[in-house]
Amino acid sequence: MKILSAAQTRALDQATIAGQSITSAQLMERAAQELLFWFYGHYGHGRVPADTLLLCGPGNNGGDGLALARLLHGANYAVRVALLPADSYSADWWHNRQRLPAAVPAAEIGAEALPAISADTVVVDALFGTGLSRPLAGLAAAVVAHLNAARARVVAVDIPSGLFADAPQPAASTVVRARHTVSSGLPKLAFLLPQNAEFVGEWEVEDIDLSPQFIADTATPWHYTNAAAVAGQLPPRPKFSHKGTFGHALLLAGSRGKMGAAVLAAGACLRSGVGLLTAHIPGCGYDIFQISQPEAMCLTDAQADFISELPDLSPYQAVGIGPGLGQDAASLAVLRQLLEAAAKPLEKTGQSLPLVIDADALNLLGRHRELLKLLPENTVLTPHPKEFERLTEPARDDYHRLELLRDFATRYRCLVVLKGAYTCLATPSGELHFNSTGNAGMATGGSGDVLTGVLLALRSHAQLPAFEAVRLGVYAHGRAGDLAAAQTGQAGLVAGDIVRHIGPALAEV
Ligand SMILES: NC(=O)C1=CN([C@@H]2O[C@H](COP(=O)(O)OP(=O)(O)OC[C@H]3O[C@@H](n4cnc5c(N)ncnc54)[C@H](OP(=O)(O)O)[C@@H]3O)[C@@H](O)[C@H]2O)[C@@H](O)CC1
Ligand SMILES: Nc1ncnc2c1ncn2[C@@H]1O[C@H](COP(=O)(O)OP(=O)(O)O)[C@@H](O)[C@H]1O
Ligand SMILES: [K+]
Repeated sequence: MKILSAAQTRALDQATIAGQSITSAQLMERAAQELLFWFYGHYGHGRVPADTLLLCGPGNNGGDGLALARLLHGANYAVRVALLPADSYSADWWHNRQRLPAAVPAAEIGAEALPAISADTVVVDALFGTGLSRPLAGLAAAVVAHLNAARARVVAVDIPSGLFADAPQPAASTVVRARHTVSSGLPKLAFLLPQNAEFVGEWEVEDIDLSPQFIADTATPWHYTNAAAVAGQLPPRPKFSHKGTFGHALLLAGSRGKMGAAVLAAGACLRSGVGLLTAHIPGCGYDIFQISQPEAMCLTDAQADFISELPDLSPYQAVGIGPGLGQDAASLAVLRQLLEAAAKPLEKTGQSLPLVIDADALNLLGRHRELLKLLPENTVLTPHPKEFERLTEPARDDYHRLELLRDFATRYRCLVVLKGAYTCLATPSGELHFNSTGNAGMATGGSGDVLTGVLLALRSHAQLPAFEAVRLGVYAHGRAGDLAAAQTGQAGLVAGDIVRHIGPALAEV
């Protein structure tokens, strides 16, 4: 699914109106209908809130609010409307103002006449949407501050008022803190950034049948990976396939005290359809590894506590390095040798050996940035924000971090998986794909090691192109976390639960 800018979103509305020969008021009615359905779904018939207040601004966001007020009134909700005064109002605002039944109390907001809001009021925030042109000030800022102070249940229409859809927020700007955001058409970039979580709350997108042609024709670097984006991408396992069909992966992982990382990554790799897996581990991990992962083969290093040797790479279709690796100088030398060896094109494919680089291998790269130029094309790097910072520089805010991410992926022609709640995959061509699956239960040690294993398996798969493999792996990893959390609860989830649910998650896609 594409994510469009605020300007593109307005053009999309216009294209929909022109292409479907409808009026803008009809499109607004669609949006209001979807909002009504959201209320039905959320509150159900018969248990409507005692008091619903609609705060309406002067543009089409306010028009949505006025249309929704009429529909909620028709559905027997007790509604009140508070109107933000302005010099001018949009045409569809007027249309819906005139259609508002006289029985609905509607009052103009003033500095001395702020609407009464209690913690039990359900407030629909329809002050400003994608037409926000500057930070809130004056009466608009006052009413939002009043709303936020009331700690009411706020449902934002399209986007919390005061929040820019696709650009950084000026410091100390006033923004509605919504509990829910119900958006029309496509998700907004702002919803996916950690810095906006306190404003956006739980968000969802309602389908209002916007022009698919316009969306297809509009270029954007931002994408949202939902189920449809990965459906059918895992190649089928042919009837006469054998273990050689699905690739032989090599995992370089583990050190004393961190063998669990190697075990988790190996388990995830095996559960993600790899044909064969060999792990190269330090000597101290032999018993641990062989007992916990009998399906994997195991090579032990000459060193007991960390990895100091690079095995012969000729048997393998992909290599993963990093989980639990430690940062010993000998392991750094192994990483360097691996990068040098992997750069040479493989006889079979003519391409360089696929690599997945994680955890301490990333930290080593960060400390020895001269190695970055050795990264073979389409190498997969899976940093969390701190690891990414070590590879680049501290980000000023989430937008700046996305810029750094794009620059890094294009400069080094690699696939960078910036992990988080909406893990962002950056491609060598500068696209950013935000993942839709996963939950806060996965914020637990070892979840990232599991992701490395999944990606290693999918990069070993000869029929999966690099980008598709990584996008699918990130999606399936999050989905496995969601399936696991449904059983364990988020607090009870451990990384091993994600491993156990990768099979079902991959089967779903
Ligand atoms: N197009 C369609 O058919 C559909 C659109 N839809 C809905 O429309 C919304 C977009 O509507 P919109 O473009 O009218 O902009 P909106 O967000 O209401 O604000 C613009 C008004 O606010 C004003 N203003 C801006 N910033 C301000 C500030 N800081 N402080 C004070 N004033 C400020 C601005 O004034 P100006 O910038 O010109 O001074 C203008 O008057 C979209 O989010 C969705 O909800 C859906 O119904 C689907 C169909
Ligand atoms: N709040 C969250 N929502 C969704 N996914 C999350 C959340 N927190 C963490 N994750 C996922 O869990 C994984 C954590 O990886 P990482 O930070 O490397 O952990 P570790 O180093 O302990 O293995 C990432 O894939 C990340 O996307
Ligand atoms: K709004």
